Amino acid sequence: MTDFTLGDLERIVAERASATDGSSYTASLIAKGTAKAAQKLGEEAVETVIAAVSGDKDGVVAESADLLYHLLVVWKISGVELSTVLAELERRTTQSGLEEKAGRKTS
Ligand SMILES: N=c1c2ncn([C@@H]3O[C@H](COP(=O)(O)OP(=O)(O)OP(=O)(O)O)[C@@H](O)[C@H]3O)c2ncn1[C@@H]1O[C@H](COP(=O)(O)O)[C@@H](O)[C@H]1O
Repeated sequence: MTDFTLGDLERIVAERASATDGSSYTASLIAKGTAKAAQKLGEEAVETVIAAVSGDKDGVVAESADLLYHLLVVWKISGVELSTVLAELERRTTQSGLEEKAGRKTS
């Protein structure tokens, strides 16, 4: 169990994005531009899929960590915040709840 959250990682990515001393992978990836960061995100997604299909549970954990990190880098480049994505997920939960109730009423 850990207290570490995606919000913590979002803050770290934001801090490291502005590093200029060459010490940050995050800063160097962002400097390469949106297409490179998005390509990395796609690669990590595929590697997660391969690990899952292979039944490699440890691989799914490792590749998922890479996937989430690269997703947060793409969000940073795109100006998207975790809170906005969570709000969209919450909206869908509420929406599906309403649709479910509407479905019950008509049946
Ligand atoms: N979670 C991660 C994380 N996951 C993966 N990676 C890096 O992602 C890179 C992926 O390696 P690859 O061989 O797939 O790709 P590559 O070396 O970029 O080669 P190319 O594909 O570009 O040719 C590795 O260098 C990993 O270190 C990460 N780098 C950073 N973080 C987090 O970001 C924080 C800040 O890191 P820095 O920006 O380096 O200070 C760290 O403390 C971590 O919390």
